[in-house]
Amino acid sequence: MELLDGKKVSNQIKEEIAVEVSKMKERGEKVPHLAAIIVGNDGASLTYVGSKVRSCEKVGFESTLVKMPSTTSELELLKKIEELNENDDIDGFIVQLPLPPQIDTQKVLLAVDPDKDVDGFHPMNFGKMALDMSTFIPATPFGILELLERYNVDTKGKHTVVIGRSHIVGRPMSILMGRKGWPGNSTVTLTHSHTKNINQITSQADIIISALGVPNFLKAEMVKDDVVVIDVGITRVTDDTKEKGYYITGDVDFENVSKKASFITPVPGGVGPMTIAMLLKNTLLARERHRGRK
Ligand SMILES: Nc1nc2c(c(=O)[nH]1)N[C@@H](CN(C=O)c1ccc(C(=O)N[C@@H](CCC(=O)O)C(=O)O)cc1)CN2
Repeated sequence: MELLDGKKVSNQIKEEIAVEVSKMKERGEKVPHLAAIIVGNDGASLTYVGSKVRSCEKVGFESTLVKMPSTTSELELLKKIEELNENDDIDGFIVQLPLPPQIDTQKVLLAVDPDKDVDGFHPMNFGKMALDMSTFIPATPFGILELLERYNVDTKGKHTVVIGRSHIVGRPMSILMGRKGWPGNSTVTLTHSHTKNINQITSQADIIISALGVPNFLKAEMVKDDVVVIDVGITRVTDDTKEKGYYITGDVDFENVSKKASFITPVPGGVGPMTIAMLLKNTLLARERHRGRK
């Protein structure tokens, strides 16, 4: 079994990006600028945006964090998005999800200028991705592709089973794994809460990408030998004996599934850190596209 070490690879990617940023500085060019909007005080979301801002500092990007209270109205958020759309200094921005219930997430994602949509969530960018056109690929799926590529995992003609059909991970992942090229050229089955006999389906999978958010969902008896397992589920389980008051676990019974797997991602330290590295990569891409502008 080989560990797909997202922490290590994400650090390599950040070093590669830092080199690119140094070259930009040497040429006297503007460095990439990422902005992040967070609405409310959700602990996990605050951790993730904090990590995005620190990563920007690490690679030499400029960053702007916009914190809005949990009572923010949809209109107030849309106005802020319009400001960022019009601010030529900002290359890309994200709206941290999930949003409070009074805000319609789809309306918000539609309001982001597709040219600055470094999360790749706007329908225009999602459509381009599905049509194999150059675009911003959502950071988590992009990170999974990068891990498969850097560890030379064979995907051609393999049966990939994706568990979960979220717009952020499962749905785009099912499209990307079936695309022409590598990593891709897979035969994909997208499973969800209404799927029957899921054990039978996962047992036939060469590659399993689980993005369900149910701790220990994928058990050893549900997978075949030499399976490749990508665990995208990140759940915080309250535990007062831990320093932070919680521990993090994935969808996969790692201890037992890892004994059968050829490759497997850990949680923490697998797909999560890759998400942030690939967001930086998309922001670098946005800057390169905006080069003529400033
Ligand atoms: N606008 C967006 N919102 C959300 C996205 C996204 O890509 N764009 N994805 C997730 C959250 N997310 C990034 O925003 C994210 C999740 C997890 C990690 C990570 O590094 N996890 C660590 C564990 C850290 C912890 O929870 O304490 C790990 O797996 O090792 C990074 C980013 C939903 N929202």
